[in-house]
Amino acid sequence: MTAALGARALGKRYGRNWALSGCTLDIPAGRVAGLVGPNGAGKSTLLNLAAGMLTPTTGAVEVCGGVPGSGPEQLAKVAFVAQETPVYPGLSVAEHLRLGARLNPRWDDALARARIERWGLDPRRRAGKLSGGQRAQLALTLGIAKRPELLLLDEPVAALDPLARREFLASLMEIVAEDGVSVVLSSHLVADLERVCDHLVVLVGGEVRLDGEVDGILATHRRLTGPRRDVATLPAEQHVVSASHTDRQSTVLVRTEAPILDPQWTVSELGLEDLVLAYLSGDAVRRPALAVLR
Ligand SMILES: Nc1ncnc2c1ncn2[C@@H]1O[C@H](COP(=O)(O)OP(=O)(O)OP(=O)(O)O)[C@@H](O)[C@H]1O
Repeated sequence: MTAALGARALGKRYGRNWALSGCTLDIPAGRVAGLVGPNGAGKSTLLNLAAGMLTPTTGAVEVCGGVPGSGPEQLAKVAFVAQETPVYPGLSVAEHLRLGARLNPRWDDALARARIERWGLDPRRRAGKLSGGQRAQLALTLGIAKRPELLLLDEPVAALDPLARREFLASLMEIVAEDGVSVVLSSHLVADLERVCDHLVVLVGGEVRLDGEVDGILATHRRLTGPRRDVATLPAEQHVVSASHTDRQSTVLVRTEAPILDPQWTVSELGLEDLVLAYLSGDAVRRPALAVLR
């Protein structure tokens, strides 16, 4: 099956700084993929490359089997809602929908109207007079009503209040279930991602630290607690993600396919949030031996 988003040794440099480097990943079609990473990790850069808004410095990126933004057919397949949720300030909400209908061959007007109504957006109101959250709702509506194969959302819920956030994520899930659309969304809110994503990509310092199905990620990570120990003595198949020590005790987060048989360890499962935080911590960043999970 064609990947919804695939990258091979993808890199983007601004001046001397690499915003993204050596990025190789595969997000299969039909998934809701979460893109997570600290500020400046390269999430927006990756999404802009996937949307065809930026061109790679090195490597290649592919979306829905084609080069991003490479022609009208390709453009119709992908919707991108950028982080600042750009809209036309001088146009009303209704005019945005009319523009959407004119520019997009698969435009779903009924869906667009239903969402505007559900969110209580006045069709006559100019977009420039909307609040930040309302503007995000309008931009998200335009993206969804385009009926794309792939929906790229850069921090879509950041400006929404908790109720609107929950409602938006629920409606996104409905659309995914009905339509089979692939979604890649970035967020700092791992709890939200945990609720909706079945695939996760962790970016740190412009590099992919983790790329895989959420179930597989959860199944292969364990927290080990036991008497203080040098992590260099752990078996080779236990990849250390992070470790912390007190005088007498060590807590180590490992990724491993194999069962953990050492009786000195108390082994526990961990939730996605703890796992992601361990990857984001400086400790994980400093470990060059850490292989990307695929
Ligand atoms: N137009 C630009 N010119 C120069 N540097 C840039 C530009 N855009 C991004 N960068 C740099 O590239 C790196 C990655 O930025 P990017 O916006 O992709 O990160 P991000 O993960 O989306 O961050 P955030 O969570 O803060 O939105 C950062 O170091 C940023 O300063």
